[in-house]
Amino acid sequence: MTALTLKQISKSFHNHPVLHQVDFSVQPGEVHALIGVNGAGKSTLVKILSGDIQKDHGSIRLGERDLDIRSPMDAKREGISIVVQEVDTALIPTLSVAENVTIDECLHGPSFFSWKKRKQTARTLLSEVGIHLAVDKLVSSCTLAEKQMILIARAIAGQVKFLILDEPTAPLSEVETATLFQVIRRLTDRGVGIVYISHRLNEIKTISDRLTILRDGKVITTQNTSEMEHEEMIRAMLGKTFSPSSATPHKKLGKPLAEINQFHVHSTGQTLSLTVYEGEIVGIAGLVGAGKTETARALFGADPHDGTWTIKGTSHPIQNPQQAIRAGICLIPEERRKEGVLVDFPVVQNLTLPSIRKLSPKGWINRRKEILFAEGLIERLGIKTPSPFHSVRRLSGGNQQKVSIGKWLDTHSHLVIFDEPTKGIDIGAKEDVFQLIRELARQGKGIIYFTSEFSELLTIADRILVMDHGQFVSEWKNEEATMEKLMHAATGGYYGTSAQ
Ligand SMILES: Nc1ncnc2c1ncn2[C@@H]1O[C@H](COP(=O)(O)OP(=O)(O)OP(=O)(O)O)[C@@H](O)[C@H]1O
Repeated sequence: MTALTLKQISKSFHNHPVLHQVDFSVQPGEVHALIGVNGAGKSTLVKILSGDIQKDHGSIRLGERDLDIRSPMDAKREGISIVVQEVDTALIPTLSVAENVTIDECLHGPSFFSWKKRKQTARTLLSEVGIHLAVDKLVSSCTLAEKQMILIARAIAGQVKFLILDEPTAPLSEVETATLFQVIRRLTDRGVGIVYISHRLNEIKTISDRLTILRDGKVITTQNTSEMEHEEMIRAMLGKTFSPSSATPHKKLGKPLAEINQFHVHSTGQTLSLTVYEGEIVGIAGLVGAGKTETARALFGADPHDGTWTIKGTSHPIQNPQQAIRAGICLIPEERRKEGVLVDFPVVQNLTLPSIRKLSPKGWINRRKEILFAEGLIERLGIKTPSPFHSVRRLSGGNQQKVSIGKWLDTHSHLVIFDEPTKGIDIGAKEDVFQLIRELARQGKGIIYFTSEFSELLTIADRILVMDHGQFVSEWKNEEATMEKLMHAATGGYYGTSAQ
């Protein structure tokens, strides 16, 4: 069994260097974590390895043999598979789960294959990754977590020797993450080498044997994970010390701001009532599949529902997102790349779109004002972009996310709904997002914060509701809530029982 080694890899995009002489290697049977802040160059490095991007300089070797990887097929032939961050673009939504899982066999395998056998292969691969899905189901109707598992099942098909996982747990809950870790351990026992990218340092500590830290496209260090403490990792990633904010202190809330009463969400079949107060951050915790995204979309008028919002005492029937925005409600969606940004438009237009009326009161757009406005947001959010005119597609995943959040910050909204706002963003940016949410609350806006990252709610929310099967099953004030209580409620009591 031989190691996969990258030596002196350099890469520039449009004369903008993003990787500088990077050395990186992964041994068979090890989990090697690759960490760094948004835009550090992690995805670029692994995409070079998987043949999605061409390196400018350097070499890739398998043992003593030089590899010439010019396409994903070249990488596959060498047993290198990747599960990319952009889950949606990697799947074909109009095909079934079985077709997506076995797509490589379909495209590159024998011209005749049995449909029955293909479905069986898909079932076996899916059960290997710990998920039981109807294989005839269309991928378009799968949740983000299911799509992630489909991609992992596809990646482990065939003779995989090295598997690259680029933020695999971003759409997964704690429970699903634990299942994924079991899969990873089974693979490493078989001798598969794993390159693991994540912003969640707890995961890195749990699952990886070694880690490499990238900063501004350069390797800062490669070490055994057990020899590095969290604080040291963060310092190396950021290049400075970092002090996380403590839990939200108890604060006095304003008047009732936004209210739903007997609001029926068609997709979950549940009926909800909720009042959000001025300046309040209401956290809604739920595992993947608990109905959070479906509820968030219905509350924003994007999905069918019966019921109205009462905002500042006025009733608003909201049949579509446009009416929601007019009523002062905005949603920062979970699937940001698909729904939250216009990827082929520049950063400036993405950031100014919701504020366009404010920026063009006389009906024509003042470009100077527009750019200044965008530059202000770029600075406040620390968006890493060479210029405001750079297209969003060319930003790193985390920076795309910041654009999707940033565009709502200076709008005249009353209620801001966040669906998994910190997914895929680094620890420094997460802190920036918390500060921005607190700033919105200080301005008197109401916040609804849906997440499967329960610990975040203990830091940011004033009140925490737990959602299961689309229903609110428990509610606590921040100071009464604990991780155990939240997990117990979210798993229908399972977590507490199994933990005993
Ligand atoms: N196709 C592209 N064209 C131009 N620039 C790009 C392209 N892809 C990536 N970049 C730039 O390369 C840099 C590194 O991006 P990369 O996606 O590798 O970072 P990352 O460490 O994976 O970040 P994240 O944690 O946000 O996913 C970023 O500044 C990004 O804007």
